[in-house]
Amino acid sequence: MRIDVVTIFPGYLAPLRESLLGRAADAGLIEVALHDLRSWTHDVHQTVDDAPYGGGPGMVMRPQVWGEALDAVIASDSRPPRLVVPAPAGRSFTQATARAYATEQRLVFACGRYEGIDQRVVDHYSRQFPVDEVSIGDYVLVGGEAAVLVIVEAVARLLPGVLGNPRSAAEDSFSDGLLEGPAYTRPEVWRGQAVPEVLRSGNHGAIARWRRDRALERTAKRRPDLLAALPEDRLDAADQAF
Ligand SMILES: Nc1cc(-c2ccc3cc[nH]c3c2)n[nH]1
Repeated sequence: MRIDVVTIFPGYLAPLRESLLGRAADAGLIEVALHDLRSWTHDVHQTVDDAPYGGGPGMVMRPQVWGEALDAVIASDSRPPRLVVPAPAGRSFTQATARAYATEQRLVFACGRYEGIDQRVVDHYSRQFPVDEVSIGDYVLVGGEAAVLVIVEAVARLLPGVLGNPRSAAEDSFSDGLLEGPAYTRPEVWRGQAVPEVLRSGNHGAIARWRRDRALERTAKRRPDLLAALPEDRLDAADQAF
């Protein structure tokens, strides 16, 4: 997968080259290219923003600069892109979105700042490519860069070969529609708290049932919306207690 990120703060995306993603990049599983939006300005001040039509606070990012940047970046690789624009008003980015993005050959991220990017940029590219405005949560950031770090990590970990243990991705929270339950490791007792007996029993059937119960219990308490959204056939008779 090729990932391009256009931003006025390329340094903010440097962590994409570290750890998990660094190994994936070294292994050729992911190709990450960072582009400074200001490279496509033509004035001495490298202006990327202007006052909003209709008035209001803050500034809006200029369509001309974004158009030249995205034209150049998209043309720099033959793989057809999905354009992803983080925005507070975007559709929610979920594990399902991450799974869908993990099947893409190429993702191009447009990181806004200020009050966002002139809407005509999204409208223009939506006529040629899939374009998603996505939100990573119901809170407001100062720009799209942090959201790109979150999205790229959630997507990259699903790519074959990126995670050391592929079963992790299959069994983590949200993968089966439930939150994952509590996890324990040695020592058996820590500050007077013992590991639940069943986990040391060696009875794999009982362990699976206990883990499912803890996941259902936690989901019912913390995210009843996820439980309500589960398809009927995903809950068996033993699950009905939640
Ligand atoms: N989920 C979420 C996205 C954002 C976001 C995304 C892009 C920009 C550009 C300027 N402010 C931004 C905020 N905040 N919260």
